[in-house]
Amino acid sequence: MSIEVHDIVWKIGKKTIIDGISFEAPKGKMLGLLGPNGSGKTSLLRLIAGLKRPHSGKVTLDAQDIGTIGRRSVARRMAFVEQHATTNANLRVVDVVKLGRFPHRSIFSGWTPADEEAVEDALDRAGILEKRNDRWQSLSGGEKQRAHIARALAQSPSELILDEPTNHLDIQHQIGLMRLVSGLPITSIIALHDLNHAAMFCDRLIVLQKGRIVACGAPHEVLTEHLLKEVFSVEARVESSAYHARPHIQYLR
Ligand SMILES: Nc1ncnc2c1ncn2[C@@H]1O[C@H](COP(=O)(O)OP(=O)(O)OP(=O)(O)O)[C@@H](O)[C@H]1O
Repeated sequence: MSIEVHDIVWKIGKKTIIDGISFEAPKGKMLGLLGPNGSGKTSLLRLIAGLKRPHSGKVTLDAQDIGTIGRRSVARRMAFVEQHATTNANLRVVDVVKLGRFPHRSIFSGWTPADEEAVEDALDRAGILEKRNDRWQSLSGGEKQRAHIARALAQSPSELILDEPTNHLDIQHQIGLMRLVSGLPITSIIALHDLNHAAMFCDRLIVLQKGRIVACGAPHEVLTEHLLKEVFSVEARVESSAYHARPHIQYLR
């Protein structure tokens, strides 16, 4: 296992936001993190990425407490695309993506062909190659989101954490991103609101409610009509898709 979460608790003031969560992210697989607004997905991802420290419990990377690993060492292996990632400087897209190589470089090493290849490959995979020389401020919301994803890919991570990475993307790029991440040979944890996309592409799912895990397992084990009603407060019918054999949710009007 690369990422393990051991009984973590995180509070803001007296309010418990993450309430005793434990799980293992299967190595090389895509783990979907689901839950209603405010259930704690973003908070949990920030704890996993080491940007916040739990009040109790720990997050480990290959059995080492992430709190004891330096930021640069973590960044050499883990990339995090935040939900409201911002880039203020008026850089070109390619310069933003190049920032992803920073953890791999030392003050002595120049820009190498390997760095160049990683950046070009990331721009291509994220579907933003044709915008490589555009100014950051000229991009649309979805293009900025794809450029942030390119920066994360340029980091050549073995663990990729994504917080609602498809929320600004058109349907072609939503499906493209899900296909891309599920096809990468790395461990990924991805917070999503689209339950059908989660069912189609994720290997395993975790559902949060009020800071606790209320379901985890393979998509067909987790996405039941009962759970959709109890956790998401929607009436729905769940069938096995004739096209991809994963659960397909039809919401009732
Ligand atoms: N800085 C903060 N101050 C106060 N409360 C906060 C803060 N950050 C998060 N919370 C609270 O923590 C809870 C979990 O928030 P979080 O953003 O982790 O949920 P989420 O599942 O990612 O939600 P969404 O689906 O809306 O993005 C919410 O009740 C939120 O109001």
